[in-house]
Formats: sequence, structure tokens, C-alpha cells
Amino acid sequence: MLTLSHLTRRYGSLTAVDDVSLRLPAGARHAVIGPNGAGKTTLLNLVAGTARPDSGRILLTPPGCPGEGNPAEGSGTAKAAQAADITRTTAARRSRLGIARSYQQPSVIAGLSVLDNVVLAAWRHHREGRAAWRRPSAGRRLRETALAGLETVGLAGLADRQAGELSHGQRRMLDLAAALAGKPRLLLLDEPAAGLTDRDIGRLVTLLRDIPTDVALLLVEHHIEVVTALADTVTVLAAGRVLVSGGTRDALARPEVREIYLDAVPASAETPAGCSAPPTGPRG
Ligand SMILES: Nc1ncnc2c1ncn2[C@@H]1O[C@H](COP(=O)(O)OP(=O)(O)OP(=O)(O)O)[C@@H](O)[C@H]1O
Repeated sequence: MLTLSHLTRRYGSLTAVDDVSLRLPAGARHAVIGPNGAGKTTLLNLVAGTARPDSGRILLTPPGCPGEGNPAEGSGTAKAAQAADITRTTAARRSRLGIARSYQQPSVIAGLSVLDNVVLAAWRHHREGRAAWRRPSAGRRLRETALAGLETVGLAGLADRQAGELSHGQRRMLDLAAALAGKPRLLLLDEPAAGLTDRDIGRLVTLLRDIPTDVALLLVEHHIEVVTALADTVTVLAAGRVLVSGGTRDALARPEVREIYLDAVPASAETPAGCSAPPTGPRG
């Protein structure tokens, strides 16, 4: 569904993302990992449209297009021919095309209720949402959908509280509910486990595992146990370049990945058995 082709982004003399290519099939569970400053967030920004590449292209296949699906099902050329070039498309338009994101710091509107945060997110994304200002029935449906989203993330009981009163972990869940309210096809997650307790990380992993496979996940994460629990495939970035890309277990076992990134991670943290192991930070 998403093809990144030779993306490069420079900040002055620094090349933050350097000739990165990547293909995500619909429903992908893909993680981007790497040391601090490797270019992971910049790559997410390029996909979300909040940063523009200096060179390279971003292609998004429309939903239901025959080219969308497992790369094994068709040739890359056929897929690319059906895809829209969104390289210069604004972030707002990309969001309407189904690309949603969560940030390192959960972005909630502190002065609104928990429910209204999700209603607002849904309203921004959907035609029915915009009509809800005029049609009370549409507004009711929007609130019901938002409440269902809060139930999914375990916040329904706090729907009427001000978002500013929530803990960091609860804000993270609210941020996710808001991102999912737009019914995205691709969810970009920037360090969703950052700052969470072990218990909250376990909840987060359960929640993300339950996201339907018609939503692709592109995850940046430092907690390797979260990566192994969620991602089938992984790209390891180092100094903006792709060091390794492939199946998660194989990629994490590669000596060059261990050398630059994983030496500090105990073997127990790399098993995909959920999140019982303590959060583990790699070498930064
Ligand atoms: N807006 C910017 N202006 C200048 N330099 C930037 C900007 N954004 C990122 N950089 C630089 O680009 C490089 C990559 O940054 P980026 O945040 O993408 O790395 P990262 O892998 O996400 O790091 P971390 O794991 O610490 O979040 C870093 O050297 C960073 O300082």
C-alpha cells in the first residue's frame, strides 16, 4: 500500500534520511528501529507529510486497488503503476487519505473532555463528521463511534473528564483512540511505549495487536520487546541509511544490528512473549 522510493531529507549538512526505500503491504506490521538520531522520526514525518523529502518519492495505493496487498501477489511495477504519488501532498490531505499518526508526546487537547477529543478527531476525518454540525443524528453517531473507540482503549469510564487530568499512560491511549477515530489505513506510531509503566506497555501491546489487519502499522520504537511482540518485519536505520530490512527475528539476530544497536538488550527481552520483560533501552 505504501512505497517509499529513495527518500532523502537533509537538514543543512546533515542527512537525516539517506536514500531510504521501503514497501509496506496492506495490513503490514513494520517497525523502524535504530540508535538515537538515526532518522526514524524524520522518516515518519516524511510519510505523514509534516516534512518534505529533498529527493525520492512516496506512493500510496488506493484502497481496494488490485495492486494493494502482499508484495508476493504481484510485481512491484504493476503496484507502482496503480499508486498515487503523494510526495508533495499536504499532511492534512494525507490524513484524509487514511494516514494517521501518534506522536512521541501524546497530542491531546487538555481543555476538552476525553470524549470530545475523539469526536473532534473523527469530525476532522469524515464527511459525516463535517455534516454532524448540521445534522443532529450524524452528531449522535459520531459520539457513539467515539465512545466505542474509548471503550476499545479502556477510557470509556473517563469520557467526561477533561483530557488535561489524565495520566501520561491514559493520554497515550486517548491519542491512539483519536488516531483510530479517523479509521486510518496506515497508522504511524512514534515511540508509543515511551514513558509508560510496564503494565501500561502490556496494555498498549494488547491494544495494538487487536487492531484489525486492514490497518497497517508503521512503528518507531526503542523497546525491543514491543517491537518483537508487534512487528513481523523491521527496518534498522543507522545514520539515516537502511542497515538491514527484513523479518524481525532475522534482522535482530544480524551481527551488524547487534553491534550498533542491540548489545545492551538482554536476550530475555527479545522473546516475543508479550511484555513481561522490563522495558529495555538499546544503546543510544
Ligand atoms: N527539524 C530539524 N532540524 C534540524 N535537524 C533535525 C531536525 N529534525 C531532526 N534533525 C536531526 O536529524 C537527525 C535525525 O533525527 P530524528 O529525530 O529523525 O532521529 P531519531 O532516530 O528519531 O532519534 P530518536 O531515537 O532520538 O528520537 C538528528 O541528528 C536530528 O538532530
